[in-house]
Amino acid sequence: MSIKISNLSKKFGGFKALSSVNLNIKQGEFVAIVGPSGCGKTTLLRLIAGFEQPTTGYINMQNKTISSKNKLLAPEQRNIGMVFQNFALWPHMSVKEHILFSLKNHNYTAQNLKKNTKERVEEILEIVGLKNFANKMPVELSGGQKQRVSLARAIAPHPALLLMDEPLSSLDIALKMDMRREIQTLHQISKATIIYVTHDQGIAMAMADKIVVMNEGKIEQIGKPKDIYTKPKTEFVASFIGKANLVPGKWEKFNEFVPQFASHLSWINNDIAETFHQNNIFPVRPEEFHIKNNKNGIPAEIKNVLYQGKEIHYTVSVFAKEWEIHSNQLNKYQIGDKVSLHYDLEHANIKGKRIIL
Ligand SMILES: Nc1ncnc2c1ncn2[C@@H]1O[C@H](COP(=O)(O)OP(=O)(O)OP(=O)(O)O)[C@@H](O)[C@H]1O
Repeated sequence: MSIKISNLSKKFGGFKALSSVNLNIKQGEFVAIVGPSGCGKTTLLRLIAGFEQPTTGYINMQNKTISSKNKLLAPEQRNIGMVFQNFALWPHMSVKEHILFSLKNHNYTAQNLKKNTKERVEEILEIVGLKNFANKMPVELSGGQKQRVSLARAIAPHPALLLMDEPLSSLDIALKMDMRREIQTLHQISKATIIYVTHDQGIAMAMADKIVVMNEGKIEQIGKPKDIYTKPKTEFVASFIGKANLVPGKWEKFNEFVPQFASHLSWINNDIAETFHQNNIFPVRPEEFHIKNNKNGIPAEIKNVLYQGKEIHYTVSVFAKEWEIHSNQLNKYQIGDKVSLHYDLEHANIKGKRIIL
């Protein structure tokens, strides 16, 4: 299913939860919507589902307007499946009955699935790993199992659009990885369009064709995961996705940046968005900084050390600001160590000579 969202806004009383959202989603695309709590992700999803009506703008599905100020097609009239954060299971139905109910009552279930409900229920139970729980009631299930029932119910009728709101949030890490693979496989097999709301940027990066980054009811950036990560367009996107450190300084000619705390250095990067040039900021990813014992880089002090197995995460303070650095260097620094920070693509001018560090 293809979707076009145009100039969409939503007000709750005097509060504007969404402002002028524009988004095009192609048939079969996997789109992740990420952003901090309260930025409007769920509101956008509820508008797409048909639970809320827009204040301005419209939503088209397959080139037909299904939501606007004057029109609202009911959720059951849209060919969608939904997985909610809070599962929304029916307490009086077993696992199997949830799947069956959805197969029988979804307006768009294909005839071949309706005719063979028994096989379809078995198939879905297998996919979500609940074969041994078919006759259990919701009260007898763990949070993760309930979430899988919610997923099973949504995918059983094979909807053209799957809306998922934090569908993996209550699973443990191993199950999360399993279900992540299942959803990816499901996406490949079903060719359904998926809109997936999450706080978890790791999941968004790994699964989505396209990421939509939201902040305060607006879209900050839309792009492929790699582009969002390597070419953030705003300071918000740089800090939210991949926790970039926003280094102040001065952009000189030829895309050279001189950091404020080490004016003998210059960093060259042709791929930094215009906003950063205008604001004289250079975003440096935690893994792009290297900590050294010399005095040639940006002076810093180690404030915190977190061992993460093959990486060490340092918090360092630089002239009262705190930055994050991820290092796989073997030499470990201790809290209180005075160190020097270097960026990947760095040159230094020492006594008029330009050297590469
Ligand atoms: N029915 C409502 N009435 C009034 N305000 C609402 C309503 N629904 C949402 N809001 C407000 O709109 C804003 C966006 O909420 P929304 O649930 O879309 O955020 P979110 O990005 O999904 O957050 P989270 O990640 O915490 O679930 C919030 O400030 C919320 O309080």
